[in-house]
Amino acid sequence: MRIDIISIFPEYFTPLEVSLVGKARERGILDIRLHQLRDWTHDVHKTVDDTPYGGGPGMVMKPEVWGEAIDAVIAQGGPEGAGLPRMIVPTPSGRPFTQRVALEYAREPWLLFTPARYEGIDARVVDEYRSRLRVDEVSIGDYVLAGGEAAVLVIVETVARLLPGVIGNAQSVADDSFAPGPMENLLEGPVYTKPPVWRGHPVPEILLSGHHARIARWRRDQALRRTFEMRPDLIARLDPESLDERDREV
Ligand SMILES: CN1CCN(Cc2ccc(Cn3ccc4ccc(-c5n[nH]c(N)c5C#N)cc43)cc2)CC1
Repeated sequence: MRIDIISIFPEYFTPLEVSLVGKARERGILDIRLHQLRDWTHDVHKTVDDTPYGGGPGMVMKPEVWGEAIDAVIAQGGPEGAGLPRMIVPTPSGRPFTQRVALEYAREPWLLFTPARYEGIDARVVDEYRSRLRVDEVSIGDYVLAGGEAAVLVIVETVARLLPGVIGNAQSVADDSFAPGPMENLLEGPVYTKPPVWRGHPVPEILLSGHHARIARWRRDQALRRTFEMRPDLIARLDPESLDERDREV
């Protein structure tokens, strides 16, 4: 997978050089390229923003600069056969970014991220590229960031761990909370490791029993309880067909 990121803060993406994403890049699973938006300005101050039409607080990012930057990245061409990139625009007014959306993105050969700052990008940029590319305006949550870079970090890491070969244990990804399937809309229950007793706190006996069916049942009970306690909104989304008799007793 090829990922291009255009930003006025390319240094914000240093975390993509380490850990899971960094290793995926070293192994050639991910090709991430960073671009400094200001490289497409033409004034001495490298201006990327201006006052909003219609008044109001803050500044808006100029369409000309973004247009030249996006055109240049597209012109570089992507992976063989990839065609044009899917453009992802983080915004507080976007559609929710979910695990389901991440799974969709993980199947794409080429993603182009355009994280903005200030009050966002002139709306004509999205209008322009919707006529040429698939453009997704997405939000990572109902809170307000100062810009889109943190959202890109979240999205890239979420997508990277879904790519074949990135996570050693593919089953772990398949068992993810929120992944489509039996765990969709269920939170993970508690996890434990050695020692069997720590400061007087024992590991639940069932986990030491070696009885896999009972352990699986206990883990599902814990997931249902945790979901009920922490995210009752998700319980409402559970498909009643996916619940067995025992689930209904939890
Ligand atoms: C007067 N009012 C008029 C409405 N604005 C709304 C507003 C506009 C921009 C910004 C800052 N910002 C700039 C680019 C950018 C991208 C993503 C996100 C973002 N925030 N939260 C998420 N889940 C995000 C994601 N993904 C924030 C961004 C903050 C708030 C406030 C002032």
